[in-house]
Amino acid sequence: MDRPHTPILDQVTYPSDLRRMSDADLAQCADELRAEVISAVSETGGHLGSSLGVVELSVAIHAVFNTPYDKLVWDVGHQCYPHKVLTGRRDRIRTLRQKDGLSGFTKRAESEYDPFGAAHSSTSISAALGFAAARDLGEATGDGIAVIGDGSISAGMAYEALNNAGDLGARLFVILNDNEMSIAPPVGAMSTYLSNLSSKSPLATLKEIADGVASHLPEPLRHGADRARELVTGHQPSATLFEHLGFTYIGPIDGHNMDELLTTLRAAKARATGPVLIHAVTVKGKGYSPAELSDDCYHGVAKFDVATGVQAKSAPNAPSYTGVFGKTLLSMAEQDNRIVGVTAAMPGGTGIATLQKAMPKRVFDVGIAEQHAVTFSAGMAAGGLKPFCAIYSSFLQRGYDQIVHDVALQNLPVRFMIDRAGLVGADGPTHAGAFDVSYLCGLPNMTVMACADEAELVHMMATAAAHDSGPIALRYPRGEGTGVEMPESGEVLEIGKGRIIQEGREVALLSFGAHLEEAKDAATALEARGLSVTVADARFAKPLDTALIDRLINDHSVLITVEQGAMLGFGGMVLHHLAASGQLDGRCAVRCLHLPDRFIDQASPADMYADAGLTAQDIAHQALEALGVEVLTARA
Ligand SMILES: Cc1ncc(C[n+]2csc(CCOP(=O)(O)OP(=O)(O)O)c2C)c(N)n1
Ligand SMILES: CC(=O)[C@@H](O)[C@H](O)COP(=O)(O)O
Ligand SMILES: [Mg+2]
Repeated sequence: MDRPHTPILDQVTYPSDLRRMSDADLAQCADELRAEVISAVSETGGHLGSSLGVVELSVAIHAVFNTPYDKLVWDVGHQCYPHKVLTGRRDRIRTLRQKDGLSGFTKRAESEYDPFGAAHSSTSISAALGFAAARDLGEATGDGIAVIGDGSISAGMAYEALNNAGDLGARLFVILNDNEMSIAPPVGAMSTYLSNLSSKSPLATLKEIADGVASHLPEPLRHGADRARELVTGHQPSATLFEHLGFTYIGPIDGHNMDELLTTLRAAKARATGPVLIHAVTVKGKGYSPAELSDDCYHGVAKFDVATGVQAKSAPNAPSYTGVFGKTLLSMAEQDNRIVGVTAAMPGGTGIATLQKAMPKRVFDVGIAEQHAVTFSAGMAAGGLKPFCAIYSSFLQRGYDQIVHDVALQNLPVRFMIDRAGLVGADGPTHAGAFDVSYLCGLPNMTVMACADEAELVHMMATAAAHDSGPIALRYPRGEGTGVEMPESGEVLEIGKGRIIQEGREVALLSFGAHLEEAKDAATALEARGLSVTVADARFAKPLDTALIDRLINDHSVLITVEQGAMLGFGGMVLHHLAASGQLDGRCAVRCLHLPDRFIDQASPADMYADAGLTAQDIAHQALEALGVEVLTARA
């Protein structure tokens, strides 16, 4: 009878505890760690599939390398839950992605074992090389180790780093975590290359062929076959792409076989004098059948029942902006064959999958390559198509120069569909769509819209489709709409024109985007104090509806603008107009409400907006303060 297992994971607080263990105990530790991650994420939700894919890797890397002196950099960092359990954060792992809890990604401020933060992909090799360069110039730091996925290594930035690392020749460890999945199934020639590389080592394949042929030949010919086999098996496999770039390539190895991992990492650590790429083949969702069997390997899950894998998802109160976008894009594409969709490895998240399923030839998934996605869209626009380039606000930051240099400067009619605009909740500051209005409004030729609800989204998509005179951007938030009545189809809006929602006299609340509901609620609170309030929806940050703004500032004592974005966005545009036209003369008190000049940690979107001072009550208080009304009485 097997002796009852003594729990191993309970003996681990930090990686130094792992380094005292036998290889067998490390393997058991990994099994227990997997169970712990499944249990924790069933309570918190999060990126389960990726984390389960690196359980053995996390144990082996921390057991072999001297972290935190050696710098372990996780690419994206969404797979870091096992790493966090092993590095002194097991007691907080069930606070993951929650207000005042652990970040869902690696974060320098959280632990010395997180030497470099992440969340946007493909940065790990650059960062790890930076640590290696610091070491080689005498800084007190050890090896740089980057763990990067097959999806993330498809991004241009990863090649920039590989190219530089191969040239520098610094001792560096890149562990390619190849689970043949991105969020969706991986795309691109690189993915195909890696699949070939990871399926079998070329030598093994060739040897099998040679053996197979020789065994069927008559004796005299078999000698010739033996000679052929010598040639074949003696044949050096062609160098991999990574070796051509100056790396020592080791692999493919089984990323779940603890012995193989430990042997390989120990040997590489002992012998490496330059950059080494270790190709580990893993399974996304490994060890949890609901994840392994699901289409997306449980990439991002809600809380779930461990026994069944069933996720706790509440019924939506209204359609999601993403869902409305996907359906509307399909219906517009059915009417206009010049409409195409472009996504950077996020067909599901952006909703472009709806068009992709119906018209696969009209959708281009370029992989994690936002820079390419933008300029590719620009080329298609120049070629006469109507590209709807759908990229989350924070990820679009990756393609900013392409927006400036390839789109705006050439005035090409690319339609930027910017989802996850504003605060997104559990993904925290790295994924906050805070800056798109600020970074787009300064660009000549650019038109910038934000929809107040899902019906407005439909109208603004129709407006974008009709806008052939230059680039146009439409931003909308993560999650559900307001439940507003939906139009049969979109009507083309007049560019640069806002709309009055309700007329008043004393206070004007001018909303840009999906904070209109909060503005309406603030108006109700102000009316309860006997004030007369105008509420307007700007619809456009560029070009501004200056006639509307001039009217609001002339007819009211207070003008409050509100937006789900950082300073120098919509409010900045309004203040610039008022200052340039000499209207900031104090007759009307102007206050622009926006996200604060700091990053806001993860929480629910409502809690994050409260932290940002953007609730309906905050808006009302700002108006009262601007009127000189004692806010304390207002709170009573
Ligand atoms: C710049 C950027 N674009 C898109 C994303 C969204 N994203 C997060 S993880 C992921 C797929 C990563 O695939 P891979 O590197 O293979 O890791 P795995 O999830 O398979 O472990 C994507 C597209 C991102 N985090 N950063
Ligand atoms: C890790 C990553 O960057 C993505 O998985 C992101 O978390 C998706 O965000 P949504 O959940 O808003 O689609
Ligand atoms: Mg992958």
